[in-house]
Amino acid sequence: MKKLDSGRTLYYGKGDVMTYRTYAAPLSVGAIEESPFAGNENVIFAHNIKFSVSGETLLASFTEGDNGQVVATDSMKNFILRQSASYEGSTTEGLLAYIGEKFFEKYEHISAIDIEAFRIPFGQVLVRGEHGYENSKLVYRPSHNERAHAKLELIREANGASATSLHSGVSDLQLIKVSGSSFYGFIRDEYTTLPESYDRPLFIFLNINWTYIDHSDALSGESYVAAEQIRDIAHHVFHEYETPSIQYLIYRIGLRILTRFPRLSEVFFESNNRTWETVVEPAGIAQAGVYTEPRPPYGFQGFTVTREDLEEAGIG
Ligand SMILES: O=c1[nH]c(=O)c2[nH]c(=O)[nH]c2[nH]1
Repeated sequence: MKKLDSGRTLYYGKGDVMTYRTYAAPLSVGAIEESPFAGNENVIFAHNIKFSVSGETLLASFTEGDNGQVVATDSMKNFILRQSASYEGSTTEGLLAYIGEKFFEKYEHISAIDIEAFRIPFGQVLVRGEHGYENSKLVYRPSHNERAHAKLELIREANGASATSLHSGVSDLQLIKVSGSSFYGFIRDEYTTLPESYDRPLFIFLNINWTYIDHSDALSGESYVAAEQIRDIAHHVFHEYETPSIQYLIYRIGLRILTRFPRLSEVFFESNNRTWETVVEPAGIAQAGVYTEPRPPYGFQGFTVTREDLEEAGIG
């Protein structure tokens, strides 16, 4: 959130700038044991971008209706789209940094920029080739599963743009584990109606955000942590652990992420509990049951896992 020297918040910008860039540079990442993901050909490198600016010189546009220093948000949209064509890198974070730096170069009275993007994922389709089924390099389909996210806050400094904050993430990861999760031992008092559960079908929605110790590691190359790898770690940890709660599950996912990626300083989770409501209780493990959508309201958790946690857990 951008503030002027006076402490006043001031910003304006454009949201939902849908940017479908084709044939960006391919991304290649170092392998980890929980993920087969090795990179992305980036044939479709598409993002929904939100961009806003701040600066002392913009104050008069609010207080006096003087548009003399206003870059129209329509022009911002055009700027983002045009600059996306000349970006030579392969990551969402790199694209955001590129657009932000170019904007500072062009408009010298702008002193701060917030820029964020959700990647719009497109998956490959299988077609029959000479050696059996293979990925088409021409036909893609949008995916409605989780998507990568990044947010960068830049300020102008004497020698150029400086990143005051950079967060990378994966949003809207939705996972259901049909057996191997429990929830019991919580406070039972006059307000408690929830029965203890020793095996529940645990459905979670997850947003996972991570920060790098050194921002430059997020921009490209072998040091990059891909959202697909974080997703695959979450899959593995959920699969491996008998979880007594979502709280404990996200802590364990966080420890695993920081173990795999020493370049990250911390991981932040937002989770939702979307556990199905039981209609027909199964007779035992791996037996038929019937469930329906949970009734509102829903539960949620927020938690940061740091490298200190890793040391305390004796892993770091
Ligand atoms: O994993 C859970 N954590 C909770 O804190 C909670 N509370 C609740 O009603 N169900 C659950 N599940």
